[in-house]
Amino acid sequence: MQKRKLVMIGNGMAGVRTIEELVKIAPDAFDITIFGKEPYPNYNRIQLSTILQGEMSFSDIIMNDWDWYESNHIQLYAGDQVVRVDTKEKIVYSESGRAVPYDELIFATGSLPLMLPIPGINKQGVIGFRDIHDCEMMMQAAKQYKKAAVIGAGLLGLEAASGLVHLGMDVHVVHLFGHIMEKQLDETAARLLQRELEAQGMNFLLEKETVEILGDDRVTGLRFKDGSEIAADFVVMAAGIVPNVKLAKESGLFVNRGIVVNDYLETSVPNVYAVGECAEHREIVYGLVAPLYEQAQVLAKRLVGMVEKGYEGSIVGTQLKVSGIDLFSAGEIYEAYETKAIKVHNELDGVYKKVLIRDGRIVGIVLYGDTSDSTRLFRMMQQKQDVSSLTDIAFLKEGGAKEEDVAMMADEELVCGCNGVTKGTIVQAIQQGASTVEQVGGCTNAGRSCGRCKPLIAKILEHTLGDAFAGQAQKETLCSCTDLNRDEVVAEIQAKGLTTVKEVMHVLGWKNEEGCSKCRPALNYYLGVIYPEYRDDRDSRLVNEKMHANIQKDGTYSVVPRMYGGVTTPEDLRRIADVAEKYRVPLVKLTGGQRIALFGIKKEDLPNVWADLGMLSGYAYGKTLRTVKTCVGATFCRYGTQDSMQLGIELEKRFERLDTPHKVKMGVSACPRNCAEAGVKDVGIVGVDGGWEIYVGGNGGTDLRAADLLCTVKTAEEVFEIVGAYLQYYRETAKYLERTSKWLERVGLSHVKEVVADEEKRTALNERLQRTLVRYEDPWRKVLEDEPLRQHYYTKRSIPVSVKED
Ligand SMILES: Cc1cc2nc3c(=O)[nH]c(=O)nc-3n(C[C@H](O)[C@H](O)[C@H](O)COP(=O)(O)OP(=O)(O)OC[C@H]3O[C@@H](n4cnc5c(N)ncnc54)[C@H](O)[C@@H]3O)c2cc1C
Ligand SMILES: NC(=O)c1ccc[n+]([C@@H]2O[C@H](COP(=O)([O-])OP(=O)(O)OC[C@H]3O[C@@H](n4cnc5c(N)ncnc54)[C@H](O)[C@@H]3O)[C@@H](O)[C@H]2O)c1
Ligand code: SF4
Ligand code: FES
Repeated sequence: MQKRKLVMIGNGMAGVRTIEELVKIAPDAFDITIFGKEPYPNYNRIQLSTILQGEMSFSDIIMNDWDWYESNHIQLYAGDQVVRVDTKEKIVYSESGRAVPYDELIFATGSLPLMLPIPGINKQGVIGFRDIHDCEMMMQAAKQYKKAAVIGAGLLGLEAASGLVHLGMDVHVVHLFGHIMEKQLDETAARLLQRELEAQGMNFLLEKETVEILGDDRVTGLRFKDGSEIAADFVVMAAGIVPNVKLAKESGLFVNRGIVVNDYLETSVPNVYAVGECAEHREIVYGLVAPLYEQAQVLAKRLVGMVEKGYEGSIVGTQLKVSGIDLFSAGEIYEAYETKAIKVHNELDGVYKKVLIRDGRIVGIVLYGDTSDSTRLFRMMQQKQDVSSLTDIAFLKEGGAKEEDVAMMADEELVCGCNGVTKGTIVQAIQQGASTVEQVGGCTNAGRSCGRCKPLIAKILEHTLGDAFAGQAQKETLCSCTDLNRDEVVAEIQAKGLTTVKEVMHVLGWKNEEGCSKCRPALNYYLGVIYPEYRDDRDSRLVNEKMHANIQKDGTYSVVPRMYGGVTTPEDLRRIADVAEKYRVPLVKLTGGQRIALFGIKKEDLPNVWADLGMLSGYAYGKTLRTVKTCVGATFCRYGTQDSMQLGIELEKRFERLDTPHKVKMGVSACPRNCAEAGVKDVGIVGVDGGWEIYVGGNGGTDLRAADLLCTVKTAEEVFEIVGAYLQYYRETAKYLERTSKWLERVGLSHVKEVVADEEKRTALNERLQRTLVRYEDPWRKVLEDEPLRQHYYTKRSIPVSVKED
């Protein structure tokens, strides 16, 4: 049966959660295409604050990596925004010129920061805080500028301000009202919070209305309505958000504040839905993930006709993600004539709690300094429990069922507010085999958003598993499909003689019998290291390796032919130029690894491009030896003491195509001036009088690290022997996707020195390496000789790939 075509506009948190739910309940129902304006896979926007505050890095917040899309057969066009929708012909058009037809269409376009309509708002140095790009701008600004102003003391403004303080800036938070976070806190709680944030280094300007942003091209300060001014060379606007609805309006959807939807997330146009912050449901536009995830669940069911009950709206609770701050707020904040308040205020400990009650039901909660009652009170509020008999100050005092007191928690008690997961669901997941916080998240989604519930999940694990948990907690398992770590998996493969990825997963009791995008490439790699004769499982590889080409953000590929040591010939240059012309290659670029890349090649043209080039693959996409960068050396340079080009070419020829845990880059310089930057390479060779110095563990990328001197040798033959042993030892002992820089720090330089200095070990390592190397063949020659292989991977409709990787 022909699959229906589902297109989604927006690759953010609510949209992708809808798709996650959909592929869980009906993996084969749709051909799914997602357009994302941002050039990334789906990431956890919530954690951008945590990155600014220095507690996480960008790679930590990716929720669905490129391989997730591929393994679920989802076509992602990242970095390509939809600019027009024809709802009559049912086609979406993108900025890059794509036209994709749909049967069902989801708008999941999120929100935009509210940029105040005041003079100067477009000056350089004025930004919102919504995405990775904004986050990078803040980190960059903190290196160059000193004085930051944040406009708006809501959740976002305070989290941004905390990040900027962490980055070393002087920060003024400008707020319109008399106390901060006035939507979530009453005056008493707000004052306590302000005092704590001031102690952390923030300055507050209350009751200030910004009327102008000063400066020429770049911001230099702010002017307020009362005539006062402050200096600022960087401004973050955090005065609220507006639903991103321009495209929906232009497409003829009924839009009020957001895109108006009914309880089934249906818009005014048939077969078109909206979910997330862009949607308006019963006149409410939500700005927190918990309700959006509820919407996602309903929409996924609606799309496959499984929905019984629609979405009826949510009661939301908020917390602030600033370290050292403990607050919770939900519902009404301020006393009114018909509400009764129960309050506790311990000024000594800085604890404040208030519960507002109307007609015997909780209608509002404000907790500051101690939020251990939040889950219990929030559940009572959500369930509209009758609390008349409890209207005693005692139910806010210590002695209630604390979050930490997991034994006393009822099964229906909410543990993860963002994802609506109860203690009972978590215990059930643990009883079915989940034994780490990540695995609980994998089965239930708990902990996958703001992360605040993770300590509580760990406590439930500890309580449910007892001593068994202590052992698991120390352990870094391969992925959430297994409780085994890398060493245990490798030992089991060897002990039980397991020979295929499927067999490993089956015999070792994988929780997910298909494995995932983390464990399948890792198992394929480990099997290849253990058995030199192992038959590679191409479909278990990461997508770029599977395709033998680097996929780019627009879905085309790059082609990088091998150019040993960065040395080329007029014939090769001519052939590259001819191919570039013949296939109208949009970009021909020199790479950092001294070779030439052709960008923008269509998947179906790849085999012909390689056939016309007649050159070997440069493996620019592989977890393997990428390049050996060389300087001109003694042949032409007057400082050169050694023949660096020849050594580099020979190194590249010997070790090309070798599977390694991560990419490996080398450099050879013929003197310590080091023009080939050997000091930041995985293996760097430097010519000195009478020999070569061998450096290892360098990294010029994200984890910048200077290489360490491994040893000094006299001849090129010795270089090959040491480098061979070093590479094989790295192959055999590193975790999959561990760069040499991290591996070396983990195992220790002196240990590696001892291994390669030991002649017996060195010889054995080189022998094992040779057994592997003799089996490698050129991947593109294989494709050109094997028509079924070509049909399988390189036709227009062959496996949908969408992804790019490092
Ligand atoms: C710094 C920060 C911290 C936060 N902290 C919390 C928190 O602690 N707790 C909480 O519950 N919530 C928090 N939020 C809010 C939460 O992130 C959002 O509620 C959630 O991301 C909304 O999901 P969404 O899918 O509706 O929108 P988004 O995640 O914004 O995704 C929308 C995506 O659509 C893309 N897009 C828009 N137009 C187009 C187009 N025409 N074509 C293609 N793509 C398009 C956008 O580029 C974007 O990537 C925080 C938000 C921020 C910015
Ligand atoms: N921890 C969390 O849950 C968290 C963290 C960050 C962001 N978010 C979400 O992201 C969205 C955006 O957050 P936000 O804090 O920008 O929105 P918001 O609307 O909650 O807060 C904006 C604040 O800016 C103030 N403000 C408005 N105009 C102003 C002006 N001209 N000058 C000074 N102050 C002004 C408002 O009084 C308000 O307190 C919200 O949906 C929020 O829920 C949540
Ligand atoms: S590293 Fe030394 S030998 Fe090589 S090019 Fe630079 S100066 Fe010349
Ligand atoms: S409470 Fe936010 S992830 Fe669980």
